Amino acid sequence: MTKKKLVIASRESALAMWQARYVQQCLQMVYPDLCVDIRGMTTRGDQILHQSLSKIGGKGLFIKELELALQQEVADIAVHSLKDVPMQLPKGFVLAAITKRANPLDAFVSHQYADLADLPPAAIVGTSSLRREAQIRLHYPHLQVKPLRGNVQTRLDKLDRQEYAAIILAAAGLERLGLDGRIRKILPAEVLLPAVGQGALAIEVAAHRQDLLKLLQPLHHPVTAACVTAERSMAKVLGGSCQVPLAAYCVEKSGMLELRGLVASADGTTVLRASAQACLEEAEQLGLNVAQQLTHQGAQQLITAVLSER
Ligand SMILES: NCc1[nH]cc(CCC(=O)O)c1CC(=O)O
Repeated sequence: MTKKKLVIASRESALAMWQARYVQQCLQMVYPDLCVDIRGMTTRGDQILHQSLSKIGGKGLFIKELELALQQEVADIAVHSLKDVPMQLPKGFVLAAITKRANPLDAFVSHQYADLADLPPAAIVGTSSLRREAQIRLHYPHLQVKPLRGNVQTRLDKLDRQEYAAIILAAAGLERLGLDGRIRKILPAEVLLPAVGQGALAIEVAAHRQDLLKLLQPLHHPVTAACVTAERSMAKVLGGSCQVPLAAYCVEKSGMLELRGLVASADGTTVLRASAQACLEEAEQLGLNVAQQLTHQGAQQLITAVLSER
């Protein structure tokens, strides 16, 4: 009898490959007889590095090629950073499993300085995320924010070439790549509310592959799934994408979910915040609730204004 085989589609960046290997190892732990291969592929998002992501069309760019591989059955599953997965998946695809969340927070990385608060006036902070930019400008209006794109190592190289006094990266990405030694400070959610889904991995399959849902079940982490469901349902209502400064962070505490949401203007002068609690079973509703509060504060107008400026 031939061994059963499963193919993982992954982007080729070091972080994506680490994540694919992580899922490969988890699967092999649960199914020692399963043969799991990784198929690396380049996406349009990886190729276009000179323009800001929010201008070239956002998140979908990083996952389209992988979805094509699933559709053509060149691969069985695709592993993504959940943060890079659009709120609305294209028809015919589902997220079959969400893995246990790693560090969801952002990290401050700098040679000279230990914290955002230590940066002198006009110091240059690198990030291309509107969410990070707006919150930095809110708390530290004396700093300059300059675009910074590329994979994690490229961004660190640019910091090392002294193009920036500091940069902000997701803690999870640095930790996965063994680069946590570069973290000077984990930025608390009060200063920098993280991105929807940050720190969690999503395993995507073609919707007709029902067989895979059961296979992937052991990798699914229900508490993480409830948290990110709340975050994603909030973002979906608000039309969230990386084109608008939007943040959402949900934690579970003694069986209850607590969701905090934020929508801002790019310059950080207007920041709307809302929060609510619900039980795990009502994650979706919790997201709607927080989205509704933000809408009442004028989130839609803010988002429309941000989008029309671009
Ligand atoms: N935008 C790219 C991206 N997508 C996921 C991560 C980090 C890992 C994660 O959030 O799970 C990163 C790098 C970063 O933002 O620093």
